Amino acid sequence: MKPLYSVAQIRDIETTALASLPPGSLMQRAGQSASELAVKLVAHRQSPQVLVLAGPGNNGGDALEVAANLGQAGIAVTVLRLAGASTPPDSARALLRARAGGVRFADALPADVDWALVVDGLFGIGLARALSGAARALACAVNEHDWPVLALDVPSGLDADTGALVGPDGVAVRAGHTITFIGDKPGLHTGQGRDYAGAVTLAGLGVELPAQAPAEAQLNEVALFARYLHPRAQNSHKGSFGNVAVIGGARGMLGAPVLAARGALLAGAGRVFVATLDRNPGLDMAQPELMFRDAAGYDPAGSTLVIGPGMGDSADALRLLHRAQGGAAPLVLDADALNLIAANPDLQLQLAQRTGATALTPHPLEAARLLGVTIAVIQGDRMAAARELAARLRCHVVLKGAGSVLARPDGMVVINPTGNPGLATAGTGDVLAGICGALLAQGWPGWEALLGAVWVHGAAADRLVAQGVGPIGLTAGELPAAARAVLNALVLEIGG
Ligand SMILES: NC(=O)C1=CN([C@@H]2O[C@H](COP(=O)(O)OP(=O)(O)OC[C@H]3O[C@@H](n4cnc5c(N)ncnc54)[C@H](OP(=O)(O)O)[C@@H]3O)[C@@H](O)[C@H]2O)[C@@H](O)CC1
Ligand SMILES: [K+]
Repeated sequence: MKPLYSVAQIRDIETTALASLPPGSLMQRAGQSASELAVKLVAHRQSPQVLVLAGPGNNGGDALEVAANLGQAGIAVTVLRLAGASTPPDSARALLRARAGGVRFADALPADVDWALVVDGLFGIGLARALSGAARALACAVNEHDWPVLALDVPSGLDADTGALVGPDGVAVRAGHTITFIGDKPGLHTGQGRDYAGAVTLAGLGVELPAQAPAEAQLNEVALFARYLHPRAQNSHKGSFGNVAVIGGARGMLGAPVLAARGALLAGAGRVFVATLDRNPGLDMAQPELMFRDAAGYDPAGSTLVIGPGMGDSADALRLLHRAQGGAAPLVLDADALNLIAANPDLQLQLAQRTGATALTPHPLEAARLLGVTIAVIQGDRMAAARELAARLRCHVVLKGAGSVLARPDGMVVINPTGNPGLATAGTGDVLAGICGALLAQGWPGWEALLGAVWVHGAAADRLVAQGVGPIGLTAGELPAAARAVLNALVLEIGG
């Protein structure tokens, strides 16, 4: 398990640990781990010069420990310190250490130095408000250059709980690496967190994490759904892998259900139907295995349903959605289905009363409509939004976007680490809905199907980017084949 702890939880864990340790030892361990990483990050540079930004609190103390260690190692270090009204005792000790070593202190950002590394120790989990004044100016100056940045604990200015920048007009230090202490934090992995934290390294500092108390969230990983990745039995037939019916495709929107259907087919569904509201095209020449039907009068009995891609908001769409929700078949609700649900309290009530597996796959705008709030509110706390949706509608939810957030009605939250900006293009959400439908049709339980689909979908995009296909110009139509490759590789690795 890869647990993610809230700031409040980290504070509790820290308090317990500090009670049994000599003063300053956690900060020294943090400084030790961070300086080891810093040394690796500058190892390729001749005579590297390192800039250490040290804030007024204990995050600044960590930074001063790093400065002292690097100075002792013979690396040229300059410290720029933003002192506060008072300095906490551990940081005061670290300041003495840094002053005693070969570390230079500057009053302002030295001009014309090409820093091999900037260590950001302005603020960590004690950030209480938006960066302003000198801290804001420093963050902006660092972001304007392409110096490598190592953030200590959390990039300064980022909310470690939510992954949002603190303040309405927030600024944060943009790091390529973040070394985070004691436990990993959700805000480093979702929303703005992925861009600002970069690659995250966890330094546990030898602190024991609570075995019983649940973490705030966890990172998605193959282990969470590995037991459903089995090799196929020789004695199988197409009926062994279930049917998926994709319902959608109003006028001009036929591509959306076709993409979902291709996603479902290449993620292993035995048979895939596409029931369209507009003129039935009869055939997908590129994927002739798909079977087309007219949505009006189509009976999807025996199929897992994916409903919503390109479906529009007509009376027919509403009727089809009402019927789909009324059945017991596993259901993936996407796109226009979500907009219809947002506008119809009856559909919301019907959804909350369903017994079959139900997955909701909103992007932030759809989630905002469902909760009756703005996108800014959703993005301001993505975990809270996903949790609220799952609880209200009693379904499994994935709030899409950088660091997709999956939530269950019981409050469990998982953040997905796979995927990249190549997915920020039309139709990729349809493919995700199709993959999820395929896993449900193959008998995966609802929660694991959503975990698996989101992980595989992101990994498919990562695979394409590694091959030079994207992120620029990656298309949704390229994802199903990549998802197929990812799934088969996983089955070979785990289940084979
Ligand atoms: N305790 C331990 O043993 C360990 C702690 N560890 C490290 O400590 C970090 C937490 O330390 P922390 O609690 O001192 O908070 P920190 O992030 O330094 O900021 C607080 C200071 O900043 C100030 N301030 C806040 N916002 C501001 C703003 N916008 N603009 C200006 N000022 C602002 C605030 O002042 P105030 O709000 O009172 O004005 C206060 O002075 C944690 O992330 C980890 O790195 C590790 O070494 C492991 C062991
Ligand atoms: K920091």
